[in-house]
Amino acid sequence: MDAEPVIQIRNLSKVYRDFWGRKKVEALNSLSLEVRRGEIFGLLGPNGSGKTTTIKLLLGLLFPTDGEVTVLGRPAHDVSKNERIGYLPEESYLYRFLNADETLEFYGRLFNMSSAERKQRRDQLIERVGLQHARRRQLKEYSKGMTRRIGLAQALINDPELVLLDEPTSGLDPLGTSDMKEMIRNLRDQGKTVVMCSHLLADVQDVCDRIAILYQGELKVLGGVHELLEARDETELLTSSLSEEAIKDVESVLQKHGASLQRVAHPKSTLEELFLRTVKESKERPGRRFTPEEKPAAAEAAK
Ligand SMILES: Nc1ncnc2c1ncn2[C@@H]1O[C@H](COP(=O)(O)OP(=O)(O)OP(=O)(O)O)[C@@H](O)[C@H]1O
Repeated sequence: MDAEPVIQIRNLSKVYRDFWGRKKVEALNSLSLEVRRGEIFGLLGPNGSGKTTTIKLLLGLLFPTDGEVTVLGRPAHDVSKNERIGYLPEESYLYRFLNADETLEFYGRLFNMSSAERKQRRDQLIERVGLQHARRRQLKEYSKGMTRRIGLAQALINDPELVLLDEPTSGLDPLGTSDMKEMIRNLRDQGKTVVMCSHLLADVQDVCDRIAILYQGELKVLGGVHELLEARDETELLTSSLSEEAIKDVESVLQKHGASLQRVAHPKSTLEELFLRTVKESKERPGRRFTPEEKPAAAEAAK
C-alpha cells in the first residue's frame, strides 16, 4: 500500500460570505482527515453538514477560508490534478439531447483522448455500466437509474485514480443500487480510491471501508466501518438449527463460563436480498408466486 494518502485535509475551514463580504454560513470548521489509496471512504452527515462543500474544495472549485488540502500529491487549487479525478455530482449536468455514445465521445474529447482511445473507452464503459441496450437513446428519455449509470461512465472516462461520488445510489431501485455498489467495489479492486457522500446508510455500510461523520461542518466520527460498528463486549455464534434441549445445554455451558444467553432466534436475511432473489427467480420462472414458507431465498438454498 502506498504510504502517501491520496487526500490530506488539515484544519480546513470554509465560510460562505454574502455579497458584502459578511459571514453567512460556516460550512466547515477545522476539518482534518486523510483518505488512503485504494479505499472506499464514506463522507456522511445530515443535510447542510458540509459534504458537498468538502468535495468542491477537493476539486478546487472553491477556495478554503483556512487550512490545507492536498489531493494526489498536489494542492487542491491546482486544477491540473483533476485530470486524474472522476466526479459524479449529485444532480445530473449531462446534455439531455445527446445519447450515451455521444456523451462519452464529448467528454473523451475534453480529455484530449485519441479517436481510437475514445472508442475503446466508450465501448468498455457502456458495457461496464450496463447501458448497451440504450446507448443510442437520448439522455432525456433515460430513467433515474440509467442517468446515474451514464453519469458514472462519464466520471470514469479519463480512467481516474480518484473517484468522487455524490449520492451515487440515490434514486436507484434495489437492482440498480446493487449494480452500482458492485461497480464501486470493482473500482477499489482496480486499485482506485473512492470517496462517496450518501444519506443511504445501508449502502455506505455495504461498500465503505472507512467513514467520517460531519455535523454542522465539524468532524464527529472517523474510522473503519467494522471497528465502529462492532460490539466487542458481545459474541455472536451461528449454528445449524438447535432443539429446545440443545439450547438448554448451551445455556448451562455458557453459565459455566460466566456468560449468559441473550437472544435465541433464526438469522434473517435482508429485504434487499429477498427483493433481488425475487426479481431473479421471477425472470427465470415466470408465473411463479412465492409464499413465506417457500420464498425465493429458500428456493435458492435448496438448489
Ligand atoms: N454557495 C453557497 N452560499 C452560501 N451558503 C452555502 C453555499 N453552499 C452551501 N452553503 C451552506 O453551507 C452549508 C453546507 O452545505 P453543503 O452543501 O456542503 O452540505 P451537504 O452536507 O452537502 O448537504 P446535503 O446533504 O443537503 O447535500 C449549508 O448550511 C449550506 O446552506
